[in-house]
Amino acid sequence: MAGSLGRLFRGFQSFTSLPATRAQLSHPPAFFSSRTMVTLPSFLSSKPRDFSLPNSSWGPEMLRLYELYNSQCEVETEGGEKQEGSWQRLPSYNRSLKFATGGVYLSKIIQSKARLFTRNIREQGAAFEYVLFNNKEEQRCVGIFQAGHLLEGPPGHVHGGAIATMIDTVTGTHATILSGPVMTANLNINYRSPIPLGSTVLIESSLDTKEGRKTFISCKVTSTDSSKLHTESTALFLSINVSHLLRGG
Ligand SMILES: CCCCC/C=C\C/C=C\C/C=C\C/C=C\CCCC(=O)SCCNC(=O)CCNC(=O)[C@H](O)C(C)(C)COP(=O)(O)OP(=O)(O)OC[C@H]1O[C@@H](n2cnc3c(N)ncnc32)[C@H](O)[C@@H]1OP(=O)(O)O
Repeated sequence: MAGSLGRLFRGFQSFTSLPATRAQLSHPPAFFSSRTMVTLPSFLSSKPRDFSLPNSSWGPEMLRLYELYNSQCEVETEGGEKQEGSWQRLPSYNRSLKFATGGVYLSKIIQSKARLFTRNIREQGAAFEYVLFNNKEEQRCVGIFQAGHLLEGPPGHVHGGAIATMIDTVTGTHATILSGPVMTANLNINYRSPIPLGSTVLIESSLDTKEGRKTFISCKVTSTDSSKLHTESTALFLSINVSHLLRGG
């Protein structure tokens, strides 16, 4: 099973090198044959829902930024040909592993019910609405995040834990793209100004350095015009062998 998880991560990494047109498909390509040990994760099985596509809860600012980055995923050459742009939209599904046969760590029941933390609320717009774009060349990843009413901390503003979750999600995804399977070892956050509930913010992740198993990343959360700094963060991700997770850490 560890081998299958490793392939899953490699699949995730190779997905980011697919042409933008394919990255925008609502049915992403399957990376593995049906003979792999695990049943394919939902994002590779039939009819997965891609949670990073616009829905009716997205406000004008969320949509504007989505269009801004999405329009840079594919560019037209002077000859009228379409080619891969500088950004790639990363699809997002609500399960990382659908089911694992012979899993030694989690029971099958738990695994079959497991959902990604940020994607487990049915009501659109109620909690984490976000989409991630990756720029491979610049080693940058951007999250566009609209914070729903269930994320309240201080009155009318977003809970610090929800902000930390989004920073971990953007930087963790970025580190996975850069380094393969990783876990967050350290996350430092300075909260500079509160984020109003319902607003849309930009979460920008950039690679600081890679040293052996360590991937150091910096992250900033700002207003969408970048004029207001909400949060600053640094994170350390350690590359892991996926068997680390199967042993229970
Ligand atoms: C997830 C699995 C499966 C499938 C997924 C499928 C698809 C995925 C696709 C995309 C995923 C993308 C994004 C995911 C979205 C969100 C991300 C969420 C991420 C998380 O939410 S993840 C949960 C929270 N996370 C933990 O639950 C970690 C608990 N923890 C441990 O599991 C260990 O602690 C570990 C592995 C971190 C290290 O353990 P270890 O034994 O491998 O390494 P060791 O301790 O030997 O350290 C080696 C060197 O790192 C230095 N070092 C270690 N820790 C340090 C620290 N904190 N600060 C500074 N330096 C540190 C040492 O000082 C030494 O340095 P030196 O070598 O220089 O001496």
